[in-house]
Amino acid sequence: MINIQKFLKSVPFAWEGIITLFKSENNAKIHLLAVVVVVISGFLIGFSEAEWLAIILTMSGVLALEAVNTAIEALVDLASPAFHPLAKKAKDVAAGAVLLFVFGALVVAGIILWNHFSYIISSIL
Ligand SMILES: Nc1ncnc2c1ncn2[C@@H]1O[C@H](COP(=O)(O)OP(=O)(O)OP(=O)(O)O)[C@@H](O)[C@H]1O
Repeated sequence: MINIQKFLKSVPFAWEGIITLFKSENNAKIHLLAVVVVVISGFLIGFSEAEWLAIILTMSGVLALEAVNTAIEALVDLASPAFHPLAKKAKDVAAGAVLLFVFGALVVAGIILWNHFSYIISSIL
């Protein structure tokens, strides 16, 4: 049986997690700034519907992975405050997951921006 009340009760906690992420994590602030810049560029350049879909999916993916990485960091710090090779592995691999997705997001944004700028340049020349 689906419990809607339980779901609705969990939403404020999830929102609290999002606020904590952007208040405490420097990388999350940088990613949020990048999202704001891309969204403003999108309105100025005039992204197509398909481009917005790709951008929204990749940007939300980066932010969501950053949130998972922050949660893993907190758990590792709780479980292993002292140095441990497995703690290092967990933190480094979680950070690597964010980096992998950021590379993908940069390629997506690069292709979209290149298409628009090459069109603008070719229409000027
Ligand atoms: N308990 C630990 N045991 C082993 N290595 C650790 C441990 N804590 C951190 N490290 C290593 O140091 C690196 C940096 O960790 P640190 O905690 O300073 O920053 P972070 O976890 O990346 O998070 P933050 O965003 O808060 O800076 C990790 O990626 C990992 O390689």
